[in-house]
Amino acid sequence: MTAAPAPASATADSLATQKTYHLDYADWDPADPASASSRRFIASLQEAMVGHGFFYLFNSPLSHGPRREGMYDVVSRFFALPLEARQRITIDRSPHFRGYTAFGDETTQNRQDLRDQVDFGPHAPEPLPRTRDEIEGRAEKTNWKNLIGPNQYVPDDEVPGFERTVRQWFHEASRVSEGLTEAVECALGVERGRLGSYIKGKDHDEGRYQYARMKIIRYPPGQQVDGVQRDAHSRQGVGAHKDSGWLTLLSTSPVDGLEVQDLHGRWINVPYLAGSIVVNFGQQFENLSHGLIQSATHRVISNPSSVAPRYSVAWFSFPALDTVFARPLADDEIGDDIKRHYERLRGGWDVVSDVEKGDLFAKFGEEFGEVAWKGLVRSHQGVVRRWYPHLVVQS
Ligand SMILES: O=C(O)CCC(=O)C(=O)O
Ligand SMILES: [Fe+2]
Repeated sequence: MTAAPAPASATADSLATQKTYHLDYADWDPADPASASSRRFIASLQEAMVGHGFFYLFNSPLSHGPRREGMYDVVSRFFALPLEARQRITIDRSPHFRGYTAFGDETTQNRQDLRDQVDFGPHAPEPLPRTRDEIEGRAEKTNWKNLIGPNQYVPDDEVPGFERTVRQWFHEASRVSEGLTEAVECALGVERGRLGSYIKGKDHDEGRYQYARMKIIRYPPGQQVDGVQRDAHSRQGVGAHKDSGWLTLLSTSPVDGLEVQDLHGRWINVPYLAGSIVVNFGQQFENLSHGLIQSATHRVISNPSSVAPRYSVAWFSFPALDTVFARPLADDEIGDDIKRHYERLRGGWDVVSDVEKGDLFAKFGEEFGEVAWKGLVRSHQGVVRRWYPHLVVQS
């Protein structure tokens, strides 16, 4: 592979002005993929898949209306709570990596992220029963079973509707992710259900290992946040990364900061557009499709002198934890249509990215839970020290 050719012109530096990346979810009808509007949706999706791998989705149930307003009401009330109340649901209390991470406690590419957030997973009232060897860390290959367990919520008298709003968002987002996965199957030209089976998992009747994560996030302005001095030389809200999973559905407040790397490695803005969410492909799509589908490198710039905090709600679907990718999609499983898009846009050269290729690819033949586990262990060393001291990395 050679390097990318020089861009034809200094194109717009914002995804908002690139209409190819504006998709209308109302166009997509999984029951009638051959209709004119479904075909229009699939054609745009194909462009986004082989292009930036990042697109605006209008008219999804998360894009606008009372659900979005209710969520941002909960988000702003939660982050307005005193630190002590937020800390009552600290992620360090949860062996399942669920809960609040304070400002500056998370890292990306070994650098502090200037944000605070709450992590959630699928609702599960109880942790999974595990064997003694699993609990004591001798059964290394099943560490990922620890990812299943209860969430932590603040009570309704502190933030009215906190748990209900998060659970409803989770439910709607799962449906959108399933609908989009069906659209990706059409866009790739693979058999219906071929990719959906990965998110259902082997144990699909019970759905015990189906998996997704959600975060409510704040990027606060100011030199001091919750008594923590901000690194004056850093603007890293979250550092350059590719999401590790399947599909990310990202809702943001109107404050700027999100950026995506285009195919030539230039950073472009992804401002909030009313009535939309942003969707991007996780690394497992890139993995399965041999790089045909682009998992976009993105980051958030945090501005210390911004007048308002930036909020976002990120929902990440994953293959089920017990999913095993036997092999990448074979060339003859993939349709000609998407290959033509690929040749035209990217044929013969490598995408430029600040993230190492294959950073969090699931290994073929291994359960997906292994990768999900690795990603969380890397970001949340506080949880590892408290619950899994035998895994602490000595530096
Ligand atoms: O907050 C955002 O807008 C993006 C967050 C993000 O990319 C992530 O947490 O993976
Ligand atoms: Fe991300």
